[in-house]
Amino acid sequence: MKTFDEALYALLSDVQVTTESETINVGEGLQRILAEDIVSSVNVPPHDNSQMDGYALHSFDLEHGNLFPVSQRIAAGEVGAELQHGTVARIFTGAPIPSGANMVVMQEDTEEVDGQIQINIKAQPGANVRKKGEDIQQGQVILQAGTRLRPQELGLISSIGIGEIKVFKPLKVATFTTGDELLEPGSEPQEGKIYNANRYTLQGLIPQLGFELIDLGHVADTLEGTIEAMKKAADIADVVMTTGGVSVGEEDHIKPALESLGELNMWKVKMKPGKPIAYGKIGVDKGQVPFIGLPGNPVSAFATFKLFARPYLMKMQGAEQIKTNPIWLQADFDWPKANFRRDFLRARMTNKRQQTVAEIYPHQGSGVLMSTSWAEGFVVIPEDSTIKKGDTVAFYPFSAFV
Ligand SMILES: Nc1nc2c(c(=O)[nH]1)N[C@H]1C(S)=C(S)[C@@H](COP(=O)(O)OP(=O)(O)OC[C@H]3O[C@@H](n4cnc5c(N)ncnc54)[C@H](O)[C@@H]3O)O[C@H]1N2
Ligand code: MOO
Repeated sequence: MKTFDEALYALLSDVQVTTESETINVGEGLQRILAEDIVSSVNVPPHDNSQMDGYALHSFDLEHGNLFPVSQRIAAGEVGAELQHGTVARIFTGAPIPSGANMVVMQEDTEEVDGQIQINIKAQPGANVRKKGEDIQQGQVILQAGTRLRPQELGLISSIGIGEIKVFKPLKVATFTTGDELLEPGSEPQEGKIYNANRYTLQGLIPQLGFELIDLGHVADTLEGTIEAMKKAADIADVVMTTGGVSVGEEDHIKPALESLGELNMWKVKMKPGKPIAYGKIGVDKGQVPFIGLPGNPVSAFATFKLFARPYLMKMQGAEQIKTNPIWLQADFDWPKANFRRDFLRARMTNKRQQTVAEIYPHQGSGVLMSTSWAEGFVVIPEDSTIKKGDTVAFYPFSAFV
């Protein structure tokens, strides 16, 4: 059985990064991944401009007097004339500094005296002037291919006047759930059956990352049914993902189905929850399609998606930054029993006497979905380790996996 780190490394080493790209409007770019570097053809700001509403003047004039006539008015969007010596220009935030001026005095530091402007501060060359190119310089690479676009990047790209960008086409991820015990929500309860939760967790997880979900629903728990669904999924998608049926029972058809259509490259990881996660390839006419079999236990499916499927898919989608960093917190719990598998406990951050501590959900079973809803992230307990209250633990917020 591989350790968590070995398994993640093996999985990420096997990724074939997508090459298919498309051109879209910047406004549609949220969560998409750049397929090109973005180079600025302009300076931002394009000209020296005022940081305040006030008066533009030359510091030399202010060294020799403090009462000046107003010779012009420059609003944002306008271009002023050259400033006459011994005068000030009325200026507004964002308006270009006229040539001949080298500072701006904000209006609160001035008074009107007999139709002229009295300046109540000392000369300060450069004061309240935003310099041309201080944000971005012409020719600068502002973002590199592989960057995942957040709202601030959409603004940044727009700030250099680019309206269309080349991004990778969203991966198509086909999913189905397995298990004869499953009922669809909205139907009447039945003896011996439970409701399908994983299908709907995946309906959130996959689009949340910007991928295209092809939901094939629920598949009858037979080897033939599983093979048929797997083949269909591989024909229409870039990645196939399932939950359930990866354990050792004779009712677990995922592995034999995968082996009959392609290959099983990895199975079982020393982690809890999520041990029986499976990875392999499905062979279809167009080539080999990666397959990720998440375990059926709902917490295990959620955790293995966040910890394995997400980085795999993000890398495949062309993202350069897929690593998540922990927050180091004090444990507000004891974990007295060491486990040879790495534990991913569902945890929350709480403030106690000006210290942020990690609290864990009292019931950590792989079927206890309440733990994932209560929690804000995972606390990681390393293999063969125990934890005492007050020890430092690594906390990975769920939000870091979005
Ligand atoms: N003899 C062994 N049995 C099990 C082992 C083992 O090593 N030896 N591993 C256990 C672990 S750990 C896990 S995790 C589970 C995973 O098993 P499967 O992936 O084969 O999942 P199923 O057996 O299909 O289901 C497990 C559990 O989860 C429920 N389930 C499944 N799908 C859904 C769904 N879509 N929505 C809600 N709940 C679902 C299912 O009813 C079962 O209770 O295997 C252990 N067994
Ligand atoms: O690996 Mo399983 O997820 O412990 O129940």
